[in-house]
Parts: sequence; structure tokens; C-alpha cells
Amino acid sequence: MTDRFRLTLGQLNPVLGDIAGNAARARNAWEQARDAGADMLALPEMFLSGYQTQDLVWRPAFQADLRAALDKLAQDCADGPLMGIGVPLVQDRALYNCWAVLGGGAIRATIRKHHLPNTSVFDEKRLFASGDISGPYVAGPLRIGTPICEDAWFDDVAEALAESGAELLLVPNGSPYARDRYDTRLAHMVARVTETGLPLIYLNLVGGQDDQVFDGASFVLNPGGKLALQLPAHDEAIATLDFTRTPDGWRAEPGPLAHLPDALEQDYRTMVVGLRDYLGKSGFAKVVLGLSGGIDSALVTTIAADAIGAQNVHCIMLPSEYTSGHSLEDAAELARSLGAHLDEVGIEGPRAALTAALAPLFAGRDPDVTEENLQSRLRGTILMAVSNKTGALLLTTGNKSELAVGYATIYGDMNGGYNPIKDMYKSRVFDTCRWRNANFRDWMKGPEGQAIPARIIDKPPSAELREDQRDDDSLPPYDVLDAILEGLIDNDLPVADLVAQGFDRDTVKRVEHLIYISEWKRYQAAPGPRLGNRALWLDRRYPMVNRWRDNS
Ligand SMILES: Nc1ncnc2c1ncn2[C@@H]1O[C@H](COP(=O)(O)OP(=O)(O)OC[C@H]2O[C@@H]([n+]3cccc(C(=O)O)c3)[C@H](O)[C@@H]2O)[C@@H](O)[C@H]1O
Ligand SMILES: Nc1ncnc2c1ncn2[C@@H]1O[C@H](COP(=O)(O)OP(=O)(O)OP(=O)(O)O)[C@@H](O)[C@H]1O
Ligand SMILES: NC(=O)CC[C@H](N)C(=O)O
Repeated sequence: MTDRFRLTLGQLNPVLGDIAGNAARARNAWEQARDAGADMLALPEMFLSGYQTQDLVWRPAFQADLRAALDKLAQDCADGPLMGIGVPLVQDRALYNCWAVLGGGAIRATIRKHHLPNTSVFDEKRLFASGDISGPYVAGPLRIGTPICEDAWFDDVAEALAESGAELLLVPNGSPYARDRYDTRLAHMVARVTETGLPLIYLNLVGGQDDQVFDGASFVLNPGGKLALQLPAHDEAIATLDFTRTPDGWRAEPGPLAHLPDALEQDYRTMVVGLRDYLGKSGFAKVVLGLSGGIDSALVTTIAADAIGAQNVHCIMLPSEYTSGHSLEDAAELARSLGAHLDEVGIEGPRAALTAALAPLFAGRDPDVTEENLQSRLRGTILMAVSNKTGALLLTTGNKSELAVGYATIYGDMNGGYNPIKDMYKSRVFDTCRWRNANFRDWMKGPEGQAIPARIIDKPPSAELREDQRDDDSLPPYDVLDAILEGLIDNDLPVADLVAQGFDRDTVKRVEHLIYISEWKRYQAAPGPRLGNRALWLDRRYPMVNRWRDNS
């Protein structure tokens, strides 16, 4: 009887809907596993289709293409290691989130996901049927049990597998990034190892898909919960490890332990990967954005330079009579320090023309926010024209604080196809800029050193839509605003709790009101990468028409 089992893990980045491309990725990894003498290659949840498919998975033609690709993959990889791969499959006239084990030219086993997540960004109860708990399957010298992702967040599936003879737990995942998620995942997996006494492999996807970024960071635990292997966050990785039979059961041989970054770095990398993959997977090579000299567009430009290289980032300064000299200087210095191209297009001429055209309609009315929004809309129109002409995708730059209170002009600065900082509160925007200035990593395509001029970080934020305007004229200071927003949005706190914490009641009530009346704006806002557990999209779904207010 063999006392060694060699397993190759493919922590890889599929493209949703690119079935042929994902099959080629799987086959390439299988060849590497074969060359490494592995008994089996494991790939993450829903690797063949990409994840998350949403309702696309319901299309019979999509299901048929996947099935044909799976059968072909089995035939192509007949002679060599087994391959475990995530794929949605129709079986017994129901659709399941499955993991198929291929070997000897055929599908040797299919495992159906039992626990279907239906919280935060997941809607799997709507999409799939729940499978009965499958038994273990034979892989070379041992029997493997496979709970699929959410299945391993509960005790029953792993326990049933252990009771029915599994000697190893192999968990394929499609687990998107949210801040400090590693610790949560690790805690669940350690619990499964403790309950069953079995080694466990946690294998996650990497890469961006719409608003979600899968961050990898796969790992292997031995009984007792000791880490035997840690793969890096966000990078693709193919790793081979050995398990040996001992009198107490199978044990993983210790392998490399990658360093996992802190929260600021995790967020920054997630924004870079989210943008890189949204562009690459949608067929865009370049971006354009309005560079105001302020901190939000500065951070977005830097993220874009790190994602696709500064030579692919087209910045445009669009000054008006309210644009300060320091904004012009700061925009120019940022573009210079990153190496991005900067153009200038004044909006005074178009503004004068529009003001004159509207004058008969507005006769007798005082100037107000209408005139401010006109400037933002002119910029949005000009930037979309450049996007149309050059094929560069327009980035929009509103941070989570502004989006939460509707402090942005619809069809103006909200124009754009993707917003890298959508889930980052303004206070954290400052910290992130400081972090990027102090840190450089080999995955950054932008320059090393102080990328963002200090003055951009230190000056008071202003929309510069009227004389001497500052954000804190109309909003509470950002540290106060963000604390209230975190309370109301991320922690669902009653108004009374925030008042008890020392916040002024009128301010809290005003912020609450602004959040509710701007719900409609967020329905029309560009997507951006989810960083926390209450991103303003699938994590938090509120009605647009809503008269309820918290009178606590
Ligand atoms: N419930 C609803 N459903 C559908 N549409 C609704 C609506 N409520 C208003 N509307 C429509 O929306 C319009 C109002 O929205 P909108 O035109 O955006 O304008 P509004 O929200 O009134 O003003 C924009 C605010 O954002 C600030 N701003 C603008 C630009 C940049 C920045 C920055 O610092 O980044 C800040 C600006 O100072 C101002 O306070 C209404 O005229 C109406 O047409
Ligand atoms: N003068 C300008 N030239 C180019 N783009 C501009 C200009 N003013 C505003 N924008 C665009 O509109 C967005 C919103 O800008 P605004 O200054 O109103 O608010 P902000 O949230 O403080 O952003 P920032 O910190 O980038 O200035 C900017 O990020 C930028 O993309
Ligand atoms: N794909 C899944 O089942 C993911 C759900 C799981 N709780 C996670 O986010 O890790």
C-alpha cells in the first residue's frame, strides 16, 4: 500500500464565461501536476464556468457548453493525475453547484454543494438545488471528502464525511475578499479539523469579477490546526505538496508559508486587482479620468497606474474659474510623478454657452446647486466623449462617504464605468495614500517612492464648484461623518446608540436622511470592488422609495 499522496493545488484566475479558456487553464495546470508526479490536481469552486455566474447559469445552452467542455477535459486528461474541478451541472433534472473528479477519461465522481450561501453577495438558494451530503471518493491511496466552500462553514458536512471514511478534507472555494476575512476562514477551517481530526486543504480562487475580488490565500492544515502550507493572497499559484500516511492518519508535509499582508495593503491590492481584471476581462487596455488635484482622483490615478501601467492612464484636468492654482499644480505634479499623460480642457467656454442657452428658462431665479452641477456635468460629458473616441474606459472617483450621502452629481462626476474606491470611506482614502507613498511591491506597475504629492493629502477637500468651497461647509468633518456612516451602514446601529456615543443628534439624523434620499443615486452608480462586509451594492439592498426614519 502506498504511503504517499501527492496533490497539486491550482490557485488560479478563471474568466467568467470563457469556458474554453478556463478548460485550457485547467489542462495547463494538470500538465504541471503530471510533470510534478502528482496523484491529483485540485481546482477551486466553479472554475470551469467562472464565479459568480448569477442567472447566466440558468441558460440551458451555457449548461450544455459546460458539460461538453467537462467531458472533453476528462478525455484530454485521461492519462495522468485525477483532476477535481468546480462546475455547475444539471443532474436528475436539477441544477447543482458541483465539484467533478475526472480520471481515466471519465467523470469519476460528482459532489453536490449542500449548504447554499444566501447572504451578502450570494444568492445561491435562488440559483441552485441543495445536494444531499455526498460520500468520500477514492483518490490513489486514500479517500477524500469534499465540502464545497459554504459546506465547510458548518459542522455537519465534514462530520458526515469523516464518519463515512474520509481521510482528508479538500475544500474548493469561491470566497471573495472582505477585510480581515482570512481570520474568519481560518477559524471555520480549524473548527472542522478539530471536530474531525482530519487534515484540511482550503483552496480559493483569485481574480476580479464585477464587484468581487477573490483573493486566494489558500492553505493547508494538519490535525491540531497547525498550518502546513500558506499560498499568497491575490497571486496565481500552482503548488504541489505531499501527504504521508502515519499511524495516526494522513499528514501534510510542511511547505512554504507565504506572508499575508495587513488590512491597508489587502484593500489596496484588492482595488488594483479589481480594476485590472475588470478592464482586462472586459477587453479594455486604457482608462481616462478627470484629475482635479484632489485626493480622490489622485488615489484612483495611482491605483490605475499600478493596475495597468501609467502609460495607459489618460488624465484630463478640466479647470473652471473656481479651480485654484494649487489644484492645477497638484494635478500636474501627480501626473508627472506617476508618468501618466495629462491634458487640459477648460470648461469655461462650454459653461458660458450653456448658461446663455438656459438664461431665458432661468430668468428671475437665483444661482444655486444647478450651476454647480452644470460644471460637473460638462466634465462628465467631455470625459465620456474622450472615452468614446479613444476606447479608454472612464473611471469615476467617488469614495464611500460621498456615495453614502449622495454628495456627487448624477450624470456628472458619477459618469464612468468603474470606480476603484467605491467601498472606501474618505478617512481611509487618506491612510491609503500615505500607505502607497511609503510602500512599494513588485505587483505595482506604477513608480516606487512618493507617488502622491504630500500637499494633495494634506489640504482640506473641496469640490471647487463655487468660490472658496470646502466639503466640510455642507458635510460634517470626515472623521465624524465616517464614524456615523460606519454606525448606520456597517453596524446597523440605531440613531439613539450613536447619540449615546456622543454624536450630535441633529447631525446623525441629517446623515441618516441623506443616506435614505440618495438610495436612487446608488442604483445608477458605477460598480467597484467590495472591500468590507457592507459594500453599497449586493451587501446592502435598500428600497429607493422609503419614508421610514429611525426616531430612537
Ligand atoms: N428619489 C429620486 N429619484 C430619482 N431622481 C431623483 C430623486 N431625487 C432627486 N432626483 C433627481 O436628482 C436631481 C438631484 O441630484 P443631482 O443633480 O446629482 O444634484 P444634488 O444631489 O442636488 O447635488 C449634488 C451634490 O453633490 C455635491 N457634489 C457635486 C459634485 C462633486 C462633489 C464632490 O465633492 O465629489 C460633490 C454638490 O455640492 C451637491 O451638494 C434632482 O434634480 C432630480 O432630478
Ligand atoms: N477641475 C477638474 N478637472 C478634472 N476633473 C475634475 C475637476 N474637478 C472635479 N473633477 C472630477 O470630478 C471628481 C469629483 O471631484 P470634486 O473635486 O468635485 O470632488 P472630490 O470628491 O473632492 O474629488 P477629488 O478629491 O478628486 O477632488 C474628481 O475626482 C474628478 O474626477
Ligand atoms: N462560495 C461560497 O459558498 C462562499 C460562502 C462562504 N461563506 C465564503 O464567503 O467564504
